[in-house]
Amino acid sequence: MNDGSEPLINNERRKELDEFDSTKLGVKGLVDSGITRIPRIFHHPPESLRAGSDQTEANNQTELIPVIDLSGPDLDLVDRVREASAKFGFFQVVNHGLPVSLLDRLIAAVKGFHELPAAEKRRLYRRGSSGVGFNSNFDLFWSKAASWRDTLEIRQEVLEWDKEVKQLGERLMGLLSQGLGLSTDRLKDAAYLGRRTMVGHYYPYCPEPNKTMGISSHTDPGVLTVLLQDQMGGLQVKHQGKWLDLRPLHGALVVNIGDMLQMISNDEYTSGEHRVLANPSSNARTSIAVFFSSGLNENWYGPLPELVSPEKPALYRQFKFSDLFTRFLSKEIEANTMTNFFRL
Ligand SMILES: O=C(O)CCC(=O)C(=O)O
Ligand SMILES: [Fe+2]
Repeated sequence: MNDGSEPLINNERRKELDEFDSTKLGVKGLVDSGITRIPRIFHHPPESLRAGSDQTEANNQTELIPVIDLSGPDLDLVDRVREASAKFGFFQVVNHGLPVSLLDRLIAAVKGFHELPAAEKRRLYRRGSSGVGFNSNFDLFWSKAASWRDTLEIRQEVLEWDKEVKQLGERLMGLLSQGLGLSTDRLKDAAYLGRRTMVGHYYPYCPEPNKTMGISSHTDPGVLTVLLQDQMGGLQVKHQGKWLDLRPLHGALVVNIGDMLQMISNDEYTSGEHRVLANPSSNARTSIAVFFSSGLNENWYGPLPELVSPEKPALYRQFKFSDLFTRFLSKEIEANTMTNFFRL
């Protein structure tokens, strides 16, 4: 693969993308093959790299992004959640009701999946469809006879996590709703949290971390994201032009506001811009994100009428979730794609 410094012309790039995709082993496969330089298709433009125009704040500034103890009194919580969501669009929560042991097991399960032997993983590689594990005859090696059946398996950790994270998401929406002076259920009903998508990211060691990113700067398009990260670090949040580290805190969950909630709240809440640096460590980084969004494609959404007044007119036009989703699928991941598009 080309790793010079000239930009790749389109069909060359396409060929290298196909070549990479057909290995069916992802970037982990490249690392395992012992490469010391990353293929050109992974090179990001200078301005979007860690050493780009944006300043990265020193580590002692990380405390700026609030850690909120959800066992505290609801009145305080509403204030703290509102403040963090308005200012950063990001906060961490502890004492959130999800057992820390479940979080640890989930990280281990997702990491374990990404670290399956190459041959096994290659079989599971596919785009655009879900699934955590796939096998034929779980009892193949001890049943009297094998049966004519294949099975998709979603592991225990994932199921438990999904149930608990749904409850947490609804609780947070209640607090966010109260933070806007609305009834507990108003926001949840308006945004209709009908769709949850879970992703399990794996950021292996990168031999040239200054040339690429783990995930480039973006805002999440949906309503709300709950993220579980391991202890490796690398997630950064932008605030007033500076990148702040979102320092891992064992047992905590990261919460961030998505574009859709920024629009529904008429900019009372901010969808926080964030990125993950390419991992320079020999230990891989693992994270799990659950994106909450609307499940109702044909409903109209827009700033809630209660939040619109002559002093603060609607900042966004009405949109359908299907418009937002189509746009999301057709665009490169970037910051404020939706808010800029629907802004009046
Ligand atoms: O891995 C992370 O910490 C963040 C991932 C992320 O921002 C995303 O999937 O939208
Ligand atoms: Fe994100």
